[in-house]
Amino acid sequence: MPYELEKQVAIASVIQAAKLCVQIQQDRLAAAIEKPDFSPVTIADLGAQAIICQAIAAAFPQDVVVGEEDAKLLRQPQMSEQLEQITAYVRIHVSEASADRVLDWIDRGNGKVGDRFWTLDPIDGTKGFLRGDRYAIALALIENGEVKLGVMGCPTLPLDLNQPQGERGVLFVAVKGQGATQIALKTGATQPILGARTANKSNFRSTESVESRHGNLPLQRAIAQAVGMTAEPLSIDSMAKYAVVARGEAALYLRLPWAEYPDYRENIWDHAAGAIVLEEAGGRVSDMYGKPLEFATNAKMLNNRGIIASSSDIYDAVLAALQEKV
Ligand SMILES: Nc1ncnc2c1ncn2[C@@H]1O[C@H](COP(=O)(O)OS(=O)(=O)O)[C@@H](OP(=O)(O)O)[C@H]1O
Ligand SMILES: [Mg+2]
Ligand SMILES: [Mg+2]
Ligand SMILES: [Mg+2]
Repeated sequence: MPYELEKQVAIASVIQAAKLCVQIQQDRLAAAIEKPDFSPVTIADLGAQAIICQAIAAAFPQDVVVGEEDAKLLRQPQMSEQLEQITAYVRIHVSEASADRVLDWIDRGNGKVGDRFWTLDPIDGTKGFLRGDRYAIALALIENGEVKLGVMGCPTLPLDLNQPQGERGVLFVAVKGQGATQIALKTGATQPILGARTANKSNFRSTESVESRHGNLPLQRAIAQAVGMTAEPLSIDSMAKYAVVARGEAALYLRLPWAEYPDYRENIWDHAAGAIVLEEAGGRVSDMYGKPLEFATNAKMLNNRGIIASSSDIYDAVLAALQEKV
């Protein structure tokens, strides 16, 4: 099967990164370090990026990674304690880890988009991670402008949202043309997901960010209502929103920009893995104007604004409702 080795390397490294995140949270070491843009990062984001970039380098030495994080902050002398902590957690999974190697592995994520590259969000929903809520470790392979493989680890997401107290911890895997699957992190139990072809009565609701700065919630709700959704939206951090639509637990994920942030552009690593999981589960994804998402132009999706991700049958109605309001 095409992309089999890539898939195995991605799955194994995302599982290791997920374990690292869970361990750091259990050890109560998940604390926000402020980045120059004032957004938070933690030792878990950096450790997860080190593990995954190391695995890609070992299996595919020529491959480029476009990752969210870099080691600039961590290279500063006042960060030596955090660097030691990260190195110790990474060493649990990669025996040859040293402080210098960890810094270099993290900086392997400084690549540029091209004909073939990976994009990595070591923790999507860092604010969710810090709150103890949902987050995702998201890795995707992009070739010739198309997402070919997406793996998304969601350590705190229930296997079934209708059983919120049930088992948690899921991995989503999708390969172009090969479908999407959900793997239970605890047991390895695997099942195909195809829940995004048609909306139904029980999932006729939208899902949106917890952080109100990340999306124009009033406009998103107005569009959901315009297509007939009356149920309360489901607030979930991170790209797990795509997975929830893919599983058929919600029918719509809208991410619409605020007029106050006209220059905000989405990052490819915030969407690539989620988008292929949803499409392979039968759903549709585009920007708010119906344009395909451009994953290989730049790390920022310069030519796209907003996101529509939905079950296939309601996509056209959502797009039409949106064009009426914007
Ligand atoms: N202003 C603004 N507008 C839109 N998006 C933004 C904005 N600021 C941040 N981000 C990105 O949002 C990513 C988190 O995604 P979510 O909003 O789905 O999760 S959350 O509910 O905020 O936790 C988050 O990803 P991580 O940094 O990986 O957590 C950011 O890339
Ligand atoms: Mg971030
Ligand atoms: Mg993100
Ligand atoms: Mg992140």
